[in-house]
Formats: sequence, C-alpha cells, structure tokens
Amino acid sequence: MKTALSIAGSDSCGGAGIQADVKTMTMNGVYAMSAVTALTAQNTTGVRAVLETPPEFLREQLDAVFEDIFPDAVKIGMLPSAELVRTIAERLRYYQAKNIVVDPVMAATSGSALMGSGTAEVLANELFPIAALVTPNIPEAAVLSGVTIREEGDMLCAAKRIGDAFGCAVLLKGGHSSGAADDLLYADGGFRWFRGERIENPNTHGTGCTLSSAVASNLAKGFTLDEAVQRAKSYLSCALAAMLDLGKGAGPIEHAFALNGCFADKK
Ligand SMILES: Nc1ncnc2c1ncn2[C@@H]1O[C@H](COP(=O)(O)OP(=O)(O)OP(=O)(O)O)[C@@H](O)[C@H]1O
Ligand SMILES: Cc1ncc(CO)c(N)n1
Repeated sequence: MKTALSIAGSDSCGGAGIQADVKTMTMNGVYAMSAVTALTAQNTTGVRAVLETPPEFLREQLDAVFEDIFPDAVKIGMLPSAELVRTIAERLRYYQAKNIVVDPVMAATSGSALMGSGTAEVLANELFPIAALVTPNIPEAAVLSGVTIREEGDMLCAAKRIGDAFGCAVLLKGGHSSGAADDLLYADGGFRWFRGERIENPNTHGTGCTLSSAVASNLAKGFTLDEAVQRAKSYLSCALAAMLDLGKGAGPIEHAFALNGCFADKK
C-alpha cells in the first residue's frame, strides 16, 4: 500500500488540519501518517488557543516516521513558527522526501490567524523550492506574490511570480473568488485551469487541507501532477456536494461520502 505523511496542526473539531488530512488520505486509498506541528483548540466558529509543538519533538516525530515507514508523499499544512519550518526543511532534505505538497496555511476559514508574523517568508524560502506543488488560496497568493488579486489575469500573474521566484509548481485555489471555484495550475512554465462549479454550501471548513492532502495521496499513487490535481478537485467537490451540516459556523465537509459499506450504514 502507498503511504502519505501529513505534517500539520491538529484541529479539535475534526474538519481541517491533521484530522482532515488523515480522513482524505484514507478515502483516497493511501496509508496515512502524521507529525503534529501544533494543537489547536478550535471549532467551526474560530480558534481559541494554539499550543505549538517544540521543534525537537517535531523532529522526533519525523525521524520516527521516516526511519520506519518511508512516505510516498508528504503534505505540509499549518506551521506556526519559522523554527518549525526550518526543522521540517532540514529533515525533509536529509531524507530526500518526495512528492512534497505545501499548503501555506495562514488563517482558518473562520478568519483566525494560524501563522506567526515573518513565518511566510521563511516558509517560502525553505520549503517551496523542495515542493512538488504549493497550494495557496487567493489571500495567501496575494501575500506571497505582492499581487492584488481581483480577476483571472491577476491569478495568472500571482501564480507565475510565486512559481518563478521559488522554482515550484503552484496551484492557486479559487475558493475565495466571487465567481466559479476555478483553480489555476502553473507548472513547467505553463498554465492550466481546473474549472469547478461553485457549490452552494456555506460549510467549507478544511477545503484547502482536503485538496492538498488529496493531491499528495494521488502523487503517492503515481499519478502525474495534472492527474493528481484533477482527481483531488473531483474528490473535494463530491465531499462539498454531500452537504454535511455540522456546527454553528462554517462547518466541515463530508470526507467519507463514498462509504456505503456495512460499517457506515445508518441505523
Ligand atoms: N463553494 C465551493 N464550491 C466548489 N468548490 C469550492 C468551493 N469553495 C472552495 N472550493 C474549492 O475548494 C478548494 C480549496 O479552496 P479554498 O480557496 O477554499 O482554500 P482554502 O481557503 O485554503 O481552504 P480552507 O482555509 O477553508 O481550508 C479549491 O479547489 C476550491 O476551488
Ligand atoms: C489545524 C488547522 N490547519 C489548517 C486550517 C485551515 O483550514 C485550520 N483551520 N486548522
């Protein structure tokens, strides 16, 4: 069985972070592992508290995983501090980790900040160059590129700037746009749109985590980058379209929509 590692924060309400990644990887047919960067006390309405993992303990988790079950892909999510970024970059280079997907998480869907100031620059410098794919949303791409993003032309410009500056492929997600949910891939000097209808569902907590870990899962299985993005987008759209409705804020999506076997049967 192919394997994938999520290096991310824990989301106590289960819709984003490590919990979303493990569910997504499992549903996409790979064996999921985790290295926790932070504990968050959060729910669908906001983040109440964050406890950062000490860098030496994150390193212990990474060594424990890589020395035993070498992951076929790595997804990186919430990184609250520059020190944690440097720890991960050093370990991933040491192990020559492959199929690295970096989701540059800056804030939760609820708006709460998840990254310390100054960390974005270190993240970009240290981790983007070793990534197979970087997946910013529109506000994150604006910070990383310095481009104000209002329309498709701005998305092209921002994705190219980030990709060219750090030598990585970029998937600029369109979830925060006012129109359709169209994502833009910039890879090997070329652009490709992954078009998606906007699904009328206010419950979008963890969509970014889900998309990036689905891409990582599909890279682990050997799909090309284009195929992995297309498959990930289809999985995400189905999980959103299942219309799960939990919590008082922007709720989580239905990661297990495809389970019809006896263990998932309703009473
Ligand atoms: N209402 C929607 N209908 C269809 N697709 C959506 C919708 N909202 C987001 N998406 C898709 O979800 C994926 C994640 O995009 P988004 O821009 O929401 O990421 P994000 O802000 O990082 O997510 P989050 O912070 O909520 O985890 C993209 O493929 C985007 O097109
Ligand atoms: C732990 C964690 N990672 C990422 C996100 C972004 O959705 C979140 N809300 N929580």
